[in-house]
Parts: sequence; C-alpha cells; structure tokens
Amino acid sequence: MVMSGTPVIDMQMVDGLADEIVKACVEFGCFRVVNHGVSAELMTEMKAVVSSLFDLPEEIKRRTANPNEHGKGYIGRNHIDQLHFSRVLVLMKFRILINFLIVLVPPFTKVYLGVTVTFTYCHKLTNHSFVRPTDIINRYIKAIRDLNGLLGRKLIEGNGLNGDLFDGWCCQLRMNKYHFSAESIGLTCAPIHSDPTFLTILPDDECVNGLQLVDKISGEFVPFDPVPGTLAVNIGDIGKAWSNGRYYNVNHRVLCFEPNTRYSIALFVLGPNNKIVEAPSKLVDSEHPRLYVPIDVEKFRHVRNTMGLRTGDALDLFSTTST
Ligand SMILES: O=C(O)CCC(=O)C(=O)O
Ligand SMILES: [Fe+2]
Repeated sequence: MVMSGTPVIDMQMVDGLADEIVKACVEFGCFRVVNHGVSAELMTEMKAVVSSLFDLPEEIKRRTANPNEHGKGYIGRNHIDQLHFSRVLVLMKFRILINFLIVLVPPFTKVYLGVTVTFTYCHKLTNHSFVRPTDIINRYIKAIRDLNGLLGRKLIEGNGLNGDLFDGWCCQLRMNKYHFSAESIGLTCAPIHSDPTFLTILPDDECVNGLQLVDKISGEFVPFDPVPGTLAVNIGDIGKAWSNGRYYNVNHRVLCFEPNTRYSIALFVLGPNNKIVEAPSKLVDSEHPRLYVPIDVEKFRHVRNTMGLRTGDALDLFSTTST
C-alpha cells in the first residue's frame, strides 16, 4: 500500500495536537503544518532575501569562503561534492551561519555552488543593493524556532514526558536553489537521503514541486507536493534514535518535473548542545528494548559523512546489538 497522503496538521488546534504530531512522526515521518505562526508576509520577505542572496555576484559570495572548514564557506560551482549535500553545519546559538546551495543538474557538469554567510557578513551586505537581509533572516529564524519549540513541547507531551525538547539545540539554516531546465526534466537533483537531524522544517517551493518521499510501508517513492500556506516537517535520523525507533526517518529526494527555478529553505534541528542523544527511559520497556547506544551527534554526522551513509544506515552503527 502506498500512503494516501501525509497529514496537514493545524498547529492551533485545541485538542489532540500532540497525539496528531506523534502519529504523523510514527506513520509518515513527515507532515505539513498550517497556522504555524510564520506570517505570509514574513515568508514572502524571506523568499525575496533568499533569491537576492543567490543573485549576489560570484565575487561577493566567494568572500565567505572558509578554507579551514569545508562546507562552512563558499564552494565554487566546479567543486562537485555530493558529500557536501549531506554535510551538516553546526550553528552555535548566537552565531548563525547561512548555507546556500545552488543545485545545478546535468547536462551541466557543475552540480551546485554553496556559500555560507555569517550574520556579521550579512551586516556588510547591507551596503549592497538588497534590503536588510539580517533583520528579515533574524525575524524568520525567530518565527521558525518558535514553531520548533512548539513542536518540541508537543512531542514531549505526546510521549507523556515533561520538559522542553529543543531548548538550546543547534540548528542550521540551508537555502537551496534548483536550476531546473527543459534538459533536466526527469532527473534527480537532490539524491535520496534522510536528514541527519532530529527534524527538519522545510518551507518548500509553493509553485514548483519536486520533493518525493519513500513510503514507510511500500518502500516506494511518493510525491510530497506543496500545499500553499503550509510548511513541511520531516523526521531525521536523530529523531528516530531519540524515539527509540518509533519515528520514521523518511528518505527523500528532489526530482525535476518542470523548467522553473525552485527554492527551498530548510531549518535543520540537529542536536543538543551537550551533543548526546538517547531515548528517554519512558520510551524503553520490555516491548521496546533500547535500540541505540547514546549518540554523540557530532560523531554521528562525521561517521555518516565519511562513510557516505546518507539513507539512515549510519544509525545501524549505533545499534545496541552491533558489535
Ligand atoms: O529542496 C527540498 O525540497 C528538499 C531539500 C532537502 O531535502 C535538504 O536540504 O535536506
Ligand atoms: Fe533533506
């Protein structure tokens, strides 16, 4: 059976919100949220900023290069590096990095260009032609982190736990631009992967589709088409580990279906600042024995990247039964 459609969850619903979210994480590993608290106006402003940042001259983007930390600075178009797609940038709480990935697809040999810009750098950019990106990005991140906080509280409640889940966790903001052309129709532009996150909040392009998910039951790809006014949320590997295997770390990919530019903006909720993730003891019992050893999230991402295990397999290396 192919799943008939991922749920759209109203974040302002009064009763049953926590249960709906937990159910969606277990059954689909993804869902959409509406009434999510990120205003349509802010979303429009953010999209304009993203587009302006991508339109910056190459020379300006190159100034953000960070030769010491691959993946945290400019990556030229000629540096094709599939690994970078899954490389994760750790954002300290007040030192926010923005990673742009411009994805070009064959027949071009240049796959994408990546740039990381710090907020400080964005201040410098205010001297350039586009408007107050820092203010808008700051407001956007605040709104999306508020939403994330609410999701975390509902996950805690839905599992019968107490406290805050994502308080102080590291996040990464990644902006993707896909140059879809007539020649690229039918091609895979972002390869199949799970996210190495607890969860990802993804405003996908409302006009240009392309995102596909692997159905939990059938194992087949199914479309995850945009629904205007909603934001997509998906569970990653760390979410599966924290839930003691209950949540589905859904594999996904992006295909080109039409010759239009496509944007998406992903907030990756990576892991706690103390770095260790383990399932709360309440989620472990005789019917649900502990599946994973405590996971150091930085080590996890390192193993995942260096071994190229991008579709959830890296978790097997942290299994309580692996030798
Ligand atoms: O562009 C999209 O819709 C998905 C992007 C994605 O999966 C990612 O950045 O991890
Ligand atoms: Fe992803």
